[in-house]
Amino acid sequence: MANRLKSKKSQKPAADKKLKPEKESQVTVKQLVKDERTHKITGAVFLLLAIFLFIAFTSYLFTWKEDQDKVFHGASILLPSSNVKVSNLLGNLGALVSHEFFFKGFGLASYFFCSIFFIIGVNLLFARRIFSISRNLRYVLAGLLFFSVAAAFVTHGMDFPWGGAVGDMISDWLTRFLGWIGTAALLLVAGLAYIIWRFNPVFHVPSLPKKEQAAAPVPVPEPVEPEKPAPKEKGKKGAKLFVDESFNNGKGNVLKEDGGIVAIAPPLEEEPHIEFTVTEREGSGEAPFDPDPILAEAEEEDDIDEEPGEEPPPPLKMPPIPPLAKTPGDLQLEIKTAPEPPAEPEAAGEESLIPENMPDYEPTLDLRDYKYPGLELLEAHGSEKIVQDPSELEANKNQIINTLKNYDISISKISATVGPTVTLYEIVPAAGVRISRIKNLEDDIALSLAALGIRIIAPIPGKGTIGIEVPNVKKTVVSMRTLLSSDKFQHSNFNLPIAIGKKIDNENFIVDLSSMPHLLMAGATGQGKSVGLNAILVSLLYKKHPSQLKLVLVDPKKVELSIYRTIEKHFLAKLPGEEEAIITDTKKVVHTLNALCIEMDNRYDLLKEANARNIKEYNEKFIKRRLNPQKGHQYLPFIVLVVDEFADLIMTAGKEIEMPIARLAQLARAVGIHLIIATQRPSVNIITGTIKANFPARIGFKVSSKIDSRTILDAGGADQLIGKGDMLISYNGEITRLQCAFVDTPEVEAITQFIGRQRGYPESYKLPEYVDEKEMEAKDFDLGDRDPLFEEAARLIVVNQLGSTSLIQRKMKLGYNRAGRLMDQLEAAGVVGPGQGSKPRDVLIKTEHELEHYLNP
Ligand SMILES: Nc1ncnc2c1ncn2[C@@H]1O[C@H](COP(=O)(O)OP(=O)(O)OP(=O)(O)O)[C@@H](O)[C@H]1O
Repeated sequence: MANRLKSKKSQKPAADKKLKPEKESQVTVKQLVKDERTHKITGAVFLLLAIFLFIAFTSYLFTWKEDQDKVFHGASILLPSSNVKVSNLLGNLGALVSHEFFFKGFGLASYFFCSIFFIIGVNLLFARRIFSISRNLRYVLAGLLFFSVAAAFVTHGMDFPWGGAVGDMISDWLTRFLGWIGTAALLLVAGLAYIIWRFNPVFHVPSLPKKEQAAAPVPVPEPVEPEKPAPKEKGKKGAKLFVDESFNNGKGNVLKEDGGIVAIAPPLEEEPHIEFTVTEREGSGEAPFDPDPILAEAEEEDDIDEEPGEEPPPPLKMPPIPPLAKTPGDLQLEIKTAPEPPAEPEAAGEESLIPENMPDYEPTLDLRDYKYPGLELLEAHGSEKIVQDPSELEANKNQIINTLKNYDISISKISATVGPTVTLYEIVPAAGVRISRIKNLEDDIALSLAALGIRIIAPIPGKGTIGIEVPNVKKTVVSMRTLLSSDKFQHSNFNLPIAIGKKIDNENFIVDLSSMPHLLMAGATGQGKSVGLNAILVSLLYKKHPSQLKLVLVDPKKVELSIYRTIEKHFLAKLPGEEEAIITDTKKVVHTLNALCIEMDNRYDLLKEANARNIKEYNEKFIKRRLNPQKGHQYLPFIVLVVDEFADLIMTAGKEIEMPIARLAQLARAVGIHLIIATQRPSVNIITGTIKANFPARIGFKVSSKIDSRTILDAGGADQLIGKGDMLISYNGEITRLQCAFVDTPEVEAITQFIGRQRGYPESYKLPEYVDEKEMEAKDFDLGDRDPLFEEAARLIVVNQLGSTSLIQRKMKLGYNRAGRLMDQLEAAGVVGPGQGSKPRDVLIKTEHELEHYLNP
């Protein structure tokens, strides 16, 4: 990938790694110095040196007396000809070196040399700045000086060289200069200062009894300079401060008692701190070793300190100071690993998918033997494990840093989250870099990164960081099986749970369609729209009983949804008298949409009568048997309308389609009718303002232009996707990138056949009849011609003894006009009395027997 090829600098370590033995002879000294292996060997030597000194020094503590006169011979005792024998555990060399360090140098403080060699050794060996060399070097130098002088002063006149020659010399001079007392006082203060500087201990002011404390006014603390050993004076001044324990590195902010934060200036000689989260990576995930920053670190501005046992420095509340020079190797990449996908439940989960038993009326008893499809019908498409390629991550990181550097944008932190299809690199720009600038440079940066599918999110909402999404070379298929077996789906109590896909952090994206409440999907052909639709439908089929859900499927292309024909008697709804359950003809689509509008109106009437605000409340009342089925009440299943190619419909029928869709989208939510509309062509004349306004949840698969992306999502980005189910979903005002779950056609077929083989309803769910007014007028309806449903309507009215048009409408699933005409005919035939305004008409025939006699004299 272009990313990998460009970064010259970043390639060096990798190139070094691959150095072949036969080419080693041509290696220059410079290359050798930079070679990672050279550094590791040097590191090992330093570690050995530290251990050698430690043993020699410790042995010297016990053997110095015996060895002293022998080591006075100097280096000659090291010669092979020398037959001097010393007692030091590390022989003549150990004795001589210890003597030089202790006697001629710094006495006991010489142990500091062990620590500095150890630190350098560890850093070089592990190719990481585990300890800060610059900081430790300063502690060691100051410590050498102080401890040798203090030791010499305290042990004045003793034989053992506690302070060494250096300590003795300075101590003597100080005593002459300040006298005994002066020197003692100076050393005491210096010792205290050293401890504060090194460890910044917390000084607790003895706390007052609680009541007094509450009553005491909170004095305003003054800024504290930790370099000057201030905490004591601070205490004296009575400024009651507590230092947050976690801010113990001498650079932390000081919290006021009331919780306010006082920013303190960093110590003068301390370098400014840049916040890094250095995360240990496993195995080959290690960043290529760039030795320069480690060796040259003493001169560098930033500081990484990960001493074991020492708390890592917490993020400063002060803005970080931008680094002087940032090379890609400087920044550690924090890889946020996604949680492992949960284990699949052992059984295929038929039981677990069955919703809880409902009391009283049980809608599922209609088809009591119905079995939910099991997970074994779904395939696991490859391994679900997200593949992290460390070299790819490193190359992309370097490319991003270098590209941004070209635009003078420096970074203080970079982390990576590896998702199924893309990796999100999250960047914290250095202080002073305005995010708007990066936003303006978005196109240029994307161009420089030159990888297909790059999307820049500046800033990531609610985070203040910048996101750069880069496609993975190796993508992971998210199988439907994983999503449906997840706890979140299995135990969801959503009305209409739909498992759409996985987010970048590997989290399953499972939402409730009923809360969306409708969904608009767009994407160029072949980008995963049909797979997306199938994923949604399959989710619903796995969680819903045929009595709870009905699907109205509109498929002008005639092929995509035909697979669902087999579940007609279970889940599909259609117009009365219609042959095909999957609607393909535009004229019939118009009828169906209008029939759905009538169904919606009828349902609203029912809700009104039942005093329920929505379908949930209504169904609850029905289940509790508080609504009388004799009065037309019934358990209302959710209805989901799926339109596969919306553009085709709008092109042929325009407003005739748009109007009922808009009406349903506006009003149908409360009565449990939800719409999913998909289109290949997301242009403004297809997805009009009216449609858009009523579809807050939208999905964009890859589209061909930024304009299309704006039309569907009100934002760019869908044009930069990589296809194959890579998508953006705008939901709850947020745009999220997802990898759509993959469910293949044979899987869907297996599911529909599994359902289709079971006992279903005698016929598919009947939508109300819609009669086109214009068609009716053309027919010139003759009142004398009785409606074919006349007898049925008469029986209904007589049985219920209720002369109500809406009863005919609901029970017989008829539109208002036809029901009205039937009522007129019943009146003319003397079955019911004249209309009485809003009250039901009187029923003039009192028994069924009487009616039979009347109808068949
Ligand atoms: N979520 C996914 N994961 C992996 N591959 C996918 C995914 N979605 C789609 N694909 C791949 O892309 C191909 C095309 O997908 P799909 O048929 O859904 O496209 P489409 O947008 O519906 O096209 P059209 O509009 O022409 O029907 C699939 O056959 C499959 O190989």
